[in-house]
Amino acid sequence: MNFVINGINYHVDIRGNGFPLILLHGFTGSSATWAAFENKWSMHSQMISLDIIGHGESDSPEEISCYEIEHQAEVIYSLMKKMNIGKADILGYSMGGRLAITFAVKYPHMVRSLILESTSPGLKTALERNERQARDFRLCELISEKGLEFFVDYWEDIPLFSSQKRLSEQKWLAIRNQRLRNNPLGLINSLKGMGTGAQPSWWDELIKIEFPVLLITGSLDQKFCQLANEMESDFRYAKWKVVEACGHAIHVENPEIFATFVSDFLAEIAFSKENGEK
Ligand SMILES: C=C(O[C@H]1C=C[C@H](C(=O)CCC(=O)O)[C@@H](C(=O)O)[C@@H]1O)C(=O)O
Repeated sequence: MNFVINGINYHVDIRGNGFPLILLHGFTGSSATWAAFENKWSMHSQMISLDIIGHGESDSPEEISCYEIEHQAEVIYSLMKKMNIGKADILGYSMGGRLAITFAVKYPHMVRSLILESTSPGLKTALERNERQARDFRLCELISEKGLEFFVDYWEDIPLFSSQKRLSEQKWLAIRNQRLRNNPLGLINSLKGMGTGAQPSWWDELIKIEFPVLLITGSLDQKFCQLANEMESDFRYAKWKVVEACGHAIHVENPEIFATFVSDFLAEIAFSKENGEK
């Protein structure tokens, strides 16, 4: 299904019945990330998987401001309004997790729960943000000068994804081919507009979140385990789950455990809502 919001076309994959679950993929990903979970989640959730701007079948506009993370949170707001959805569970992986946190901070009344896989609320200081933007700008130059295939070769080889080298060739190729289906301009503008250094820090906003949060990281992903540990202390109602022997993309490396953690968390939320708990 396609939605036009502010003149930009967004592709949205919608499967299943039940309470709305908005699914937000990572950088170089797409809504296809979540298809594998249809059997597990579509019984209890209406899975609404967005191709985030510059990714998948959504547009890759030239204007960088379209990609700003607060603007993209507003897009999710508009999408929910167009679908007559008042409140949803929001699940985000990595870049999608940063967008999920942004949406939760801007539109808390529209969130029932938040599920965050390997992500962060941004960088705390302007110095960190500037340094990260410079790093991400060099990635943009790599994409524009060397092309998408060269960039994907580089990207899949960064230390953060080293544990993915253990994946079956079929799984590894599926991720690679899905990265290669993206638009180079979309990835460049995504880094410039909504990269980790481009967004505001939401660290001081986490304490204001009043709905349940599930944090999921892989034990091999030390950086994002540290971030999850800190976020667990800052959120009022957060649970942190660590999946052993997994890296950054738990949904790829151990989809069974990931799917079960999400389903169990959502079942708990639904039960507590049905029994009138806040
Ligand atoms: C390399 C770092 O940050 C990048 C890594 C993960 C994020 C992501 O969405 C990757 C998804 C994937 O390729 O599976 C990405 C983001 O949040 O935009 C970060 O740029 C790092 O060390 O922080």
